[in-house]
Amino acid sequence: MNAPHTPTTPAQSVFSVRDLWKVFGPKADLVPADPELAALGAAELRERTGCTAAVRDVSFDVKKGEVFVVMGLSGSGKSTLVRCLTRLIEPTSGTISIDGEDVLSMDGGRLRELRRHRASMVFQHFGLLPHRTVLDNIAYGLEIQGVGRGERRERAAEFAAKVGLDGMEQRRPGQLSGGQQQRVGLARALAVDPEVLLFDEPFSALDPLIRRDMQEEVVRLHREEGRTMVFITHDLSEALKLGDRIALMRDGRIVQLGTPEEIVGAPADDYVRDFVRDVPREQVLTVRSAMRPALGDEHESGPALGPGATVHEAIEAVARTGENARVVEDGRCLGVVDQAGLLGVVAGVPVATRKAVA
Ligand SMILES: Nc1ncnc2c1ncn2[C@@H]1O[C@H](COP(=O)(O)OP(=O)(O)OP(=O)(O)O)[C@@H](O)[C@H]1O
Repeated sequence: MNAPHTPTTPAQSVFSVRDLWKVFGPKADLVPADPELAALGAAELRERTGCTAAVRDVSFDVKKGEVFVVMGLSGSGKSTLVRCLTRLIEPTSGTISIDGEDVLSMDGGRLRELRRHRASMVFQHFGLLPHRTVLDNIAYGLEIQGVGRGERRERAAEFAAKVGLDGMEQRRPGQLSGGQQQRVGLARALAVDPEVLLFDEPFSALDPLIRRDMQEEVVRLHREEGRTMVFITHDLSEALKLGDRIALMRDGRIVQLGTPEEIVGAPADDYVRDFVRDVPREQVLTVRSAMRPALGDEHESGPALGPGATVHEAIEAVARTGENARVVEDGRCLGVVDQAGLLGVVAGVPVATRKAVA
């Protein structure tokens, strides 16, 4: 998410994934181990072996407190990858750890504990129990954990309020809109207080306005609680809005892993460039990408912006005042943004080829 959150230094990993493969099909485990098979494209691999490599040699860390978005087109391997994290799907090879603990060697009990307490999943189809009230649905995860009735109702009420369901506690899911049902699913996942929330395209079935509400809800919850989240989406604008970092997947591989600004400002290849072509760059890129050193007494005048301000905000400030804007951090002027720099960002002209303005 683009909003600031409590930094964790040094960056601590919650999930750590290395060389992960998930291959579906006969003798799947032979594929990652055989360099020739591992190098085959999807169609050839299927033809030669009958296998599909849904996740191919993927490595990444999910850091404590971040929103980590897994994005890609349909079939790129997002759901398979995220399901491997808690072994809802068994990986074919590679390693996964949570807080340093090896997930692949966990026994049944430990795995249940992982899924119930440490990494809960919020599904697109939220799996609400139709005959239970909103409150009892929210309390359900706590019930499974063995939390006593009084405490779980109290906690459920607290989370119902937190996600904006006050006054609806006694309704049944059938008496709620899609967005409200999704809030129940979210409250249920939050109530068990997991270390990580895993979202599998939770909002893709919602209409656009409700979807925006729910995205804002996630941003707010993240800002307030700083909870680690892994969020699957095939929607680029959702990824850019929510992600601190985005892993962009194609054919089972991560083709780029970076902040929204890195992905939009420095696409790793033509595929990514094409993917982000229509993004309004000025709303994603920050003034750092438009900045040049201050000359003469420029550091003394003009509107001041923080280094996290977007180019869009800088355009507003420059247009309003008619002056170049200063980028200021802790009272120090880091540089200046002028009209040419701002236009250069909007037009996608690389810094090196921009002409300075006198
Ligand atoms: N159980 C399975 N058996 C065989 N192939 C599978 C299985 N599950 C997924 N696949 C294949 O693995 C690839 C990745 O699927 P996955 O569902 O992870 O993609 P996705 O990016 O989440 O797609 P979507 O956005 O459509 O949900 C696809 O080619 C899919 O057909």
